[in-house]
Amino acid sequence: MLNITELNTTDSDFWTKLQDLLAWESVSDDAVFNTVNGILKDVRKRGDAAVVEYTNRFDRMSVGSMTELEIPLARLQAALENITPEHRAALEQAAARLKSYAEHQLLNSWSYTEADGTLLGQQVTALDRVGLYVPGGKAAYPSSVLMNAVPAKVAGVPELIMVVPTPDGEVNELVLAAAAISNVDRVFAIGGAQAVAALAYGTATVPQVDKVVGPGNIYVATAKRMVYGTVGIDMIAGPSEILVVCDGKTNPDWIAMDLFSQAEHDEDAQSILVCPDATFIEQVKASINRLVEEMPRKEIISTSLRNRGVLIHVQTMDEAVKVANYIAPEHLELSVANPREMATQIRHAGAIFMGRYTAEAVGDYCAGPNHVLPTSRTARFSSPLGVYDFQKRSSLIDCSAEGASTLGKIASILARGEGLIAHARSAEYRIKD
Ligand SMILES: NC(=O)c1ccc[n+]([C@@H]2O[C@H](COP(=O)([O-])OP(=O)(O)OC[C@H]3O[C@@H](n4cnc5c(N)ncnc54)[C@H](O)[C@@H]3O)[C@@H](O)[C@H]2O)c1
Ligand SMILES: N[C@H](CO)Cc1c[nH]c[nH+]1
Ligand SMILES: [Zn+2]
Repeated sequence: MLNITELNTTDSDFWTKLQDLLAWESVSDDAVFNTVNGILKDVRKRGDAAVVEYTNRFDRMSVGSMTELEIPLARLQAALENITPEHRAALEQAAARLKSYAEHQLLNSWSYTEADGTLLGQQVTALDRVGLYVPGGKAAYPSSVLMNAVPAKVAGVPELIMVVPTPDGEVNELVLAAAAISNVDRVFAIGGAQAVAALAYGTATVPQVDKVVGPGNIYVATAKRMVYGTVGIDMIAGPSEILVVCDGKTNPDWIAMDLFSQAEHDEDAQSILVCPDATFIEQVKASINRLVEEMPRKEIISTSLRNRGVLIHVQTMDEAVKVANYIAPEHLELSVANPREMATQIRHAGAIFMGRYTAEAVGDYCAGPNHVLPTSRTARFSSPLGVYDFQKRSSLIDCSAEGASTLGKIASILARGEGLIAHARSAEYRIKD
């Protein structure tokens, strides 16, 4: 019998208990921080040698040099040619759907001209070189190759450097085939904090990138957090999460399996059910206990549900919405009669899956939206990985002589108000007599 935390919004300490279960600190502690900090510093100092050592240690490999960890493009192409036609078709279909969706996100440059001839606008450009983190510790993620690379390509990033751990030296053929389909430029069989560090700081072999994107476990998420500023990052896309809001009228087996679908990623993953019907919560518990026995990843699912899972009894559906908005989950399933109406009340979620027929799992692979999503309540201020993450904006200002004179007068007054006389005089030179 799995012991999953149960909370009721009528409990006097409900919000405190919920906060504790959601906290970043519940999956990360000083030990993780110190380990990652040490790895980042060491890779920065010793480059390839440190990356090789950490890879041998954490991924149980025995390579002698970094060059052994680069996977040649010909090897990716060979994988694409050797996988089954079903696998190839599924990867290509998923890639095509992601591309169609991503094309809607493309930002374009814009400008307008004022009456005196002054032009103002915004010029959008793609990043030069991006690092794609593809997880690979406890499962292989060909889908994450596509999710990272497709929007980058749509944005027009010229150079994509992919990293993926290959524990025990086992390379996943679908991951390589997905990399071939996505036209990534270089692939290194490295993972964890050492891979993030190699991308962020560059080594003799791994080129330094401008931004590191992609999901990963707590070590990867912590490393991305810490290299931010040296490079850009997309978001904190850490251990997976699902929150299911159910009105009690969906098949409880479906809900149990939806909760498992994220719990099976990682012991640190988090699955939450929010429901106003106490009897239904009991039915889902029964389904969980029966179905978990059939799961190949039973141990990971059980640990995740036991340590981080929560079954929340709310009093009303309005309260369910309030709880969901507070949690700001990576994935929110609205398994209710009126999902589209309820979705209008959702303000914080990485992705919203509407209706009893929309399993979160289709979003993980092929619906079209990206599966790289903010976790640990960061959906309050972060968005799904998208084309916009691979683009940046420069402001454009082109003053006409008349515009320079008009704006120069305003700037002069404000600059003198700030006591910045060079600013004032620079603007004043352009004021017409
Ligand atoms: N939020 C998202 O968008 C999203 C999408 C897909 C997957 N995920 C998550 O990505 C994660 C994938 O995790 P994973 O472990 O399978 O692969 P991973 O590639 O993220 O992590 C594996 C690496 O972690 C490092 N590591 C493991 N134990 C360590 C230790 N004790 N000390 C130092 N480093 C250590 C190793 O370097 C190893 O190569 C899961 O948590 C999954 O839920 C999130
Ligand atoms: N659920 C993950 C995002 O949290 C994505 C994924 C990939 N493969 C299966 N699932
Ligand atoms: Zn998943």
